[in-house]
Amino acid sequence: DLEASEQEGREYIIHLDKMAGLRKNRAALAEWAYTSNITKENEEKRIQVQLEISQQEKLAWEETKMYRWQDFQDFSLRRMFKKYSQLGVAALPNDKYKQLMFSISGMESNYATAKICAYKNETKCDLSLEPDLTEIFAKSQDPEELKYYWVEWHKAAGARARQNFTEYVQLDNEAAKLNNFDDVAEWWQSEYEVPDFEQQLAKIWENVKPLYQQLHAYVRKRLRDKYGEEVVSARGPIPAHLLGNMWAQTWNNIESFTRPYPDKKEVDITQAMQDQNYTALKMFRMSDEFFRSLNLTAMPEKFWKNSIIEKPTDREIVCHASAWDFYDGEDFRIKQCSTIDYEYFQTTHHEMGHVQYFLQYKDQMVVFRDGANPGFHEAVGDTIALSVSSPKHLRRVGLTSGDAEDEQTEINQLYKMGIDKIVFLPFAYTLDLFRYGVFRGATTPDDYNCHYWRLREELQGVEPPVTRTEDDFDAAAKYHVSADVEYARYYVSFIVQFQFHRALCQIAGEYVPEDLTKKLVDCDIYQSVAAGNALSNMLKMGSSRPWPDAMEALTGQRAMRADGLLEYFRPLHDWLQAENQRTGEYIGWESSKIQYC
Ligand SMILES: C=C(C[SeH])C(=O)N1CCC[C@H]1C(=O)O
Ligand SMILES: [Zn+2]
Repeated sequence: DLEASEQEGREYIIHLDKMAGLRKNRAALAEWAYTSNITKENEEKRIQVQLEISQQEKLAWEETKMYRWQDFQDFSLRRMFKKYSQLGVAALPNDKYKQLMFSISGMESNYATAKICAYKNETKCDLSLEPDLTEIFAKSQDPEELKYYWVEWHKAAGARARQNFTEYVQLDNEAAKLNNFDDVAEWWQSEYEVPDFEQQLAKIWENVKPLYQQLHAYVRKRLRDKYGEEVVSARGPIPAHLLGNMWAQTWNNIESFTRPYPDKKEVDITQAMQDQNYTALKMFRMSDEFFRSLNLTAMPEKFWKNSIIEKPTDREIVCHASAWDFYDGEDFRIKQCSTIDYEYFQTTHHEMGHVQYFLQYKDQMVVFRDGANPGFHEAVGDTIALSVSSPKHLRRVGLTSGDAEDEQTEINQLYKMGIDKIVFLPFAYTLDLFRYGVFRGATTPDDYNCHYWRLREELQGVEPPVTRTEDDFDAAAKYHVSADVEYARYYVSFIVQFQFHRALCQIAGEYVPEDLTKKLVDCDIYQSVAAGNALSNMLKMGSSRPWPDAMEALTGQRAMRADGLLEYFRPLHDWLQAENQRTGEYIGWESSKIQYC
């Protein structure tokens, strides 16, 4: 009868979940071994382990299918069975599974090991993306030098991945169909458990676009003032290589010469960090201390022993920052190639946020040790970083001597946050709208680059520095495309982190609407145990409940909405509108004169 089979089901799933934990631990160790020492041998080992594990998962899946779990009374038990009844890429036959793993691994290792020759010095050809090209893009103000490195990187990391990517799309779509999805786009979106996910993304963009267009217009004017009309037009898209970042995804590196009130004191965190002899370890210690100040969990001993926080000199590794859960309740790691600057100070908090989430849900069933949705996992660290980057906190830790909080300083501060957070949204939106089209077959290999740049121009208002053709494949020059990492999670994160931040600031008594001494932009939840406990209550849930339940636990809202972000940036929006009116800057952009289709 149903009662007995539900009890049997419970015993079965508890055992299955334990086995799954051991499999995930083994898979993580093999992947760590490869990505922290990229060799052919470690790649073979990793793929061999992945293949063995996929076969074990297939056997377990056959057994799970035998339970009539849809009729079970217990919500959590039904939810666990539902998650285990989706096999994933392991549904592919062995030979195709291996081929898929090799095509992804080929793209990822090409990206991680790509070397570029130096500008005007073709004999020096050992420049990596991190730290070399990243530093050049942060500091150079020579359009020709930036153009050279932009083209070389997109050739080495983008064009070279085209073949592997085409194969990966084909095989990953086959796996999607074996999991009863039409394509990978539908599979990725199913992670958000709402029927209208893509419409929600579009709605949010509609709400944020006016603010973005104002910021885009203002920045284009400041860049035109600096580089001249020949380099930056008055009404066209902004050339992508002039925005301080290889992908133009955040523009924080051009703050120094574009900020609204240049005569206000320069808030150069990077310089202050270097003057104070910051080390990678100090950044991690400070981040850990912030989380502990909220009564959250300290990083365990193994974390400090096993993490890689600086680029090794004796081997090739995947430098792109990552946080790792080894699913044994005690082994958690971060791997990143830290440099001492504001950007990596932020990234450290971002990655520590992932580990804090791991720690908060480590006593959940293995199958629920995940973010409420992928965007939540990306939002934890960034939410803390919103407090850390407040003038109040930077003064507290001695990174700025800070100006009096006058209106101009506040606009400079909001501008600094805006060229990081607002400009990121159309970039993130583009990356997965592009891949949705690829997985659905609306974009074929003959159109990859044309469709990618059409979206970049339409949504982000940027253009490539030079003509592009289908010999290029610029999308893969971004880590997540070469590493098969879904990107809408960051779009969601950059929206919900402002909903989380606003809620935490109110709980901490740091933000009181209408109280000008308790503004959102000045909020720092540091040492607020009340805020920490509220955050912990949400994080502990992992993926055991649909994410609207988790969001409601912290914010009282059940939907992701742009109102948190728009409220935070309201003063900046008003200032930009007035400023663009004053200068008569054209809002928006006409079509690009660069040929890319
Ligand atoms: C830091 C990570 C690792 Se999850 C990352 O990939 N991020 C963090 C912000 C956006 C995105 C990127 O770098 O493109
Ligand atoms: Zn992340």
